[in-house]
Amino acid sequence: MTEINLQDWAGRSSTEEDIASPTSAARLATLLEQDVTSSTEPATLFPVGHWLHFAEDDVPMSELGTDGHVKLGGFMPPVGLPRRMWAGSKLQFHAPILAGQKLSRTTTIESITEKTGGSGSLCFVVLRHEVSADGNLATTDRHTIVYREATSAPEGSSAAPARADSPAPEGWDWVRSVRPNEVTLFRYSALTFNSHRIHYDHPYVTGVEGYPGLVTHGPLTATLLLDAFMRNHPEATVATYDFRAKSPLFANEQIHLVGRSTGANTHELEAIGPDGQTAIAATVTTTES
Ligand SMILES: C/C(=C\C(=O)SCCNC(=O)CCNC(=O)[C@H](O)C(C)(C)COP(=O)(O)OP(=O)(O)OC[C@H]1O[C@@H](n2cnc3c(N)ncnc32)[C@H](O)[C@@H]1OP(=O)(O)O)C(=O)O
Repeated sequence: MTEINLQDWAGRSSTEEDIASPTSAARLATLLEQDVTSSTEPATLFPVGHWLHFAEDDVPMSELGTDGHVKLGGFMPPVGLPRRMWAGSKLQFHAPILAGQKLSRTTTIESITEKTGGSGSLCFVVLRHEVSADGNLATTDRHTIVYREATSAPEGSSAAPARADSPAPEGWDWVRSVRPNEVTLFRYSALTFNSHRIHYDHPYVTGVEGYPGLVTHGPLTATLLLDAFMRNHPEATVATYDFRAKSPLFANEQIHLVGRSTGANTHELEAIGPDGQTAIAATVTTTES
């Protein structure tokens, strides 16, 4: 039998087309509870608005795996670890995307790295996405996906309620507290056509993947964090956004979104969950201060 070499998948590339959707842009604004004024100008997508496009799970049901994502072994390497998570992203915003523009995204598998972490075997797959709008490079997104080993013992009780709130942290320039619930998670899954069961299937996420509740999407938390930054810096143009997902958050948990300036155009942000634990650590750079 031929042994599979995951490195054979490195360097593979695929290009998808889409149209920047005004409906998706408006729905994200609704999800973020933004105060949107009507305008005759084409709407500018939120900086990470490309996440609402090129739906990765837009395939027939027969092509989905147990977790609801596309089965591995096609474009994505057949990593033998079943629990997928969003580990982080490094984003560069070259130009805004306007609703109605023709989008093209070229995705290249940049690296596949197996590691052992405190929680067991891990495999990190880095995807480099280059998104163009009407032929011009708009966003570069280096997205890290992590696959974790199966769990025999649940990481928390399936009956566990949301973890207790923590007081708002001190020492930051601004704090915005949010509490995504099942409806928020459903809306984000629908908006992105992400069919990963960990975000909506309670028996699956607790019984199979061993988490104590529905997992809040990493990109949703990262979007809420960037939105909180932009509310506090309405004059700023975001040039880069790097974040690492350090620990999971679950539906109904309070999240403190915080930020502080670390230089003229650099800012440190965090999404802090119960017990004061950092769920996402991020850096934003801007072209205006
Ligand atoms: C959408 C969507 C899915 C989701 O949204 S899932 C929800 C969002 N994601 C998360 O909640 C992930 C939160 N992170 C974790 O749970 C842990 O960080 C993780 C990934 C399980 C790793 O924890 P470990 O304790 O096992 O790992 P260590 O801290 O011991 O680190 C071991 C090595 O791995 C490197 N590493 C750890 N985390 C990351 C990361 N986020 N990004 C990149 N690299 C990471 C760490 O640096 C260590 O490397 P060394 O070279 O130093 O050994 C959807 O599926 O679509």
